[in-house]
Amino acid sequence: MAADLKGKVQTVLGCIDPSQLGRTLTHEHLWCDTTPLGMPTCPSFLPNLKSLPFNMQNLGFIRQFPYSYTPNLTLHGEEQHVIEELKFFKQHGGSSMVECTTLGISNNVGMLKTMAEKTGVNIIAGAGYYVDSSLPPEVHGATQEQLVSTMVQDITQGAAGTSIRCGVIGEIGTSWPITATEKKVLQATAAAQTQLGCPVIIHPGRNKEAPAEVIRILAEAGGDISRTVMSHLDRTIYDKGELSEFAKLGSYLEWDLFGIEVSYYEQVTNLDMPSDAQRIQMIKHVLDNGYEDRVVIAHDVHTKHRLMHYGGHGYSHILLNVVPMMLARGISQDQVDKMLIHNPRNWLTFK
Ligand SMILES: CCC(=O)NCCS(=O)(=O)O
Repeated sequence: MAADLKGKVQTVLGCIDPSQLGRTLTHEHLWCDTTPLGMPTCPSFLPNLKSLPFNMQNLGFIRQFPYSYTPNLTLHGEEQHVIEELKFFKQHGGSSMVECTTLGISNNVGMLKTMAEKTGVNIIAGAGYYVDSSLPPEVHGATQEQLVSTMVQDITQGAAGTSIRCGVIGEIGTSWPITATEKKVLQATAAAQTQLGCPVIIHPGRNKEAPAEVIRILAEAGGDISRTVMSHLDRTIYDKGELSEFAKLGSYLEWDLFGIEVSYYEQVTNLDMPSDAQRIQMIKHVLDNGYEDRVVIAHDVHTKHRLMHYGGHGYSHILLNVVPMMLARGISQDQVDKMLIHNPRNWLTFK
């Protein structure tokens, strides 16, 4: 355990008392590039999206096929717009964000520090590794001990040769089936978490068995499941019974694709992406079953078209639009505060 971190939350500007966090989105990206992941095969009727400008005329195509439009896949160069949106988030009662960009999709702690300084939003940066297909050869070739050492250094000394420290491990990327490199990274994550008492966040593969399999690997390697967030449950577990079974494993449960209101899911075309209303129904189900201390929420903004500048919902959609929907559907203010304030605070505090 890192003595100086115990009882604190570590932001890119240094440690803060957990009570300073306020309303916290637990899974966002402010600076990332998912181009290395490749693109899905898009329908033949589409115009050549690569050559189209990002304008109103093409916004319908881009919203329906966001991953087929290369310029949409990067937030690089958008820092001024992101900074404006962070200020807007703060004006509307937001306070903190976990920035989950890890190695493989262009993490940049220096940029996060600048954004935090210019906006006053607490930004907690993620250490670690994204999915196998995004990773450079040296990660595939590294030993588990080397990966542990790098993640521990990112949290205790500073990331990428800077003195800017990460405050969480993840999002740790996994595919389905989980690859050998991803299993090694998960085992290293559990070992680093044991040393540091730090929070962990996981990106599961797109299969309903994936979250439980990740938890099994982490638990076997000594990880603290009660301090681990399982992301993207929106597009991973669709059945309430299966969700109840997964909740019993003890991780935080995260719905983090709020704002995506297109049911066609380009990444897995035989799965329907739920609407915000359906996300709220699933959350209400777990709240009604006693898991109100386990739910966290976010938007996972990672493409241009979801920024307000490009006609998207932005980082304030949950505060402005989703919370009123939740309250109108029988979720209490106390439960909303748990999802946005108390649960993120408990998760992010080093033990
Ligand atoms: C880098 C952000 C990301 O990949 N988010 C997950 C999207 S999805 O797998 O839920 O479609």
